[in-house]
Amino acid sequence: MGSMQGIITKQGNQPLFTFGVISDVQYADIPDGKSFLGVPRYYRHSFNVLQRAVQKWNQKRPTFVVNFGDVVDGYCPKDQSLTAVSKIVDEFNTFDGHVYHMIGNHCLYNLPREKLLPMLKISRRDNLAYYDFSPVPEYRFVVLDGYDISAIGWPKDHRNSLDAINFLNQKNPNTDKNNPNGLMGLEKRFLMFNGAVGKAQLQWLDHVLWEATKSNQKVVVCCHIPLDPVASSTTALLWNYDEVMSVIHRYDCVKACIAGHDHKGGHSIDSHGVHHRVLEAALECPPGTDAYGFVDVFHDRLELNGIGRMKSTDMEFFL
Ligand SMILES: Nc1ccn([C@@H]2O[C@H](COP(=O)(O)O)[C@@H](O)[C@H]2O)c(=O)n1
Ligand SMILES: O=P(O)(O)OC[C@H](O)CO
Repeated sequence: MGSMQGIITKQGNQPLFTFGVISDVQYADIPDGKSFLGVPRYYRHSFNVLQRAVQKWNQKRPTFVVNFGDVVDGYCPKDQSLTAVSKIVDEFNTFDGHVYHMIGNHCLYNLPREKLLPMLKISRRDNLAYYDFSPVPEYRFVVLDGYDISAIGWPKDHRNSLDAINFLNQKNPNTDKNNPNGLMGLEKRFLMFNGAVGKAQLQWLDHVLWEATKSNQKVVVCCHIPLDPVASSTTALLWNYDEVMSVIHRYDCVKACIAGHDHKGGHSIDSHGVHHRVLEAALECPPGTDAYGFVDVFHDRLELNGIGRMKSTDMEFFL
């Protein structure tokens, strides 16, 4: 009986599916360096982290992988951008399954959208980079484009670029628009390395969540830029995280929002019971260490099994 119970419990603990995660590889063929605030960055070693991640994913065979953006670093010499992005994408392609990519600021420092998106197999009209997919009927994944309204990645005369520059000029008085000096509290997010989800994307999100609710689906929202001030440094937040969250909070279907960008990582549960998990960066792994993971998906929770510097997190659903 004891062993019967054991078997029953174990079967009940089988995930519906598992997906792999990694963020901020920020590869470049340049010597180790530091962030502006002095945190070490290992630009070449991050490729080894990705290699080990793919190796483990191929052993354990998650259903798919999500890459949370910033595949190459802004310091990558620009005549090497294409080679560096190709090298990373080729490595992801050795995973024996589908890899869902999203764009980050560092990707856009290297290549314009029209070059980058086909390489990342993000194919939408007008170089837009948001999409959704449903790996099983019970779940839907939404991938947001946090650099929809952005001063990076669009041609200089593009409406979204002009709107972003105008917005930054209003919100950030510093000459270096990445400098948060003088900004107070949540205003510190108004930096050029962040961006916003535009109006059309917000309407699309609302529609996807309405459909998911109608179909009784649970939703996981993925975005390079974090959406919750408790899970993330203020300087790394999406400009209009509040607008995005108010769309998300209209419905009960979103169970977790997962992001990258704020390299130290974080976790919070917001006022509506939505989990926010910011993933630790591959770039900041000292040689020989790792940061990637496997997320087991159940009816009532997500379990992130982190490898190395990526912390494990149980995300139980409230509703
Ligand atoms: N406190 C800060 C942080 C950053 N900056 C500016 O942002 C650029 C990128 O920062 P990283 O953390 O990615 O190195 C940096 O070069 C600075 O221009 C800042 O001014 N103050
Ligand atoms: O995208 P990065 O590497 O410039 O870093 C962004 C910071 O993590 C925001 O705090």
